[in-house]
Amino acid sequence: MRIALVQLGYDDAETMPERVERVATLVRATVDEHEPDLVVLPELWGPTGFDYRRWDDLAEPIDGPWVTAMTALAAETGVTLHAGSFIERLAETGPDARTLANTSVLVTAEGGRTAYRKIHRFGFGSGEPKLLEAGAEVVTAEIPSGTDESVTVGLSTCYDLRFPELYRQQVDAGAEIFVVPAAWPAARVAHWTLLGRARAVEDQVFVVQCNTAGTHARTDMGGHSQVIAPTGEVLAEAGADEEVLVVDLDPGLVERTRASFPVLSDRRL
Ligand SMILES: O=C(O)CCC(=O)C(=O)O
Repeated sequence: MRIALVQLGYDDAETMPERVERVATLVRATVDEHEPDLVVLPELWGPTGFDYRRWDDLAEPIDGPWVTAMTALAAETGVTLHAGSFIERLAETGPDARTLANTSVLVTAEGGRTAYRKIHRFGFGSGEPKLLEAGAEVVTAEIPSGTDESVTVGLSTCYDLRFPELYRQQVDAGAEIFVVPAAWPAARVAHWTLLGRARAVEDQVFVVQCNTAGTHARTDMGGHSQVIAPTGEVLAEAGADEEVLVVDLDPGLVERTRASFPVLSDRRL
C-alpha cells in the first residue's frame, strides 16, 4: 500500500479558496507522480489552522463547499483522500452549547465518506474547548489497500495523540493503521514524534502522522510528519518545511508483528 502525506506549509496571507486550489494542484501532481492508494492532508489547513478567531466565519456544514471539493478531488484523481480536518458547522447545538467541531474527513474515489469529530480539544480553556463541541465517537473505516484486501484505519486528530486510551479503542475496533492529521507546533515537535512511535509500539499498528509546516497565527508549525511500522521502526520522516512524503507499507506486518510478539493478548481489562 502506498501512502502520500502532504505536509502543507502556509502563512496568514493566503485565503482559504487560494489554499484549496493550491492543495488540489499538489494532490493532482502527487497522484500523477507517485500513484498512491491513500493521500493524507493535515489538520485545519483550510480554515486557518490555529487562528481560531476566524473559525466561525470559515465554518461550513458537512455538505458544504470544502467537503464537496475534497470529494470531487478524490473522484477525479481516483485515490482515497484523508482531507485532514475543517471547522464543521453543526446542524444542532451540542451538549457543551457549541455549534462548531474540528471534523476530519476521509473520502474514497467512489464517493464514500467517513467523518471523525476531534474528541480531545486543545487549548486549556481557550481556543478549541471554548469554541468547539467535543466528538464522542471512536471512528474507523475500511479503505482499499492496493490489493484485494481492504485495510482498517482509525481516525484521530492532533492533540488526540496524547490520549492512548482512544487508540486502544481503535485497536479493539480493528484498526491496523492510525491516521493522524495535525497542526502541531514546533515547540513540542519532539512529543509529536515520540508519541507517534509510542502508539505504534504499544498498539502494534502503523501510525501515519501528517503535520503542518510554515508559520501561521504567530505559531511556528513543527513539520516532521512520519510513518511508523508496528515494530516501532520509522519508515519515513519529513523535515520541517513543506514536503510530500511517500511511503510503501505492507499492512500484513500488523498481523505478523502481533503473532511473533503477542503483547496485546496480555492486556488485563
Ligand atoms: O498537544 C500538543 O502539543 C499540540 C496539540 C495541538 O496543537 C492541537 O491539537 O491542535
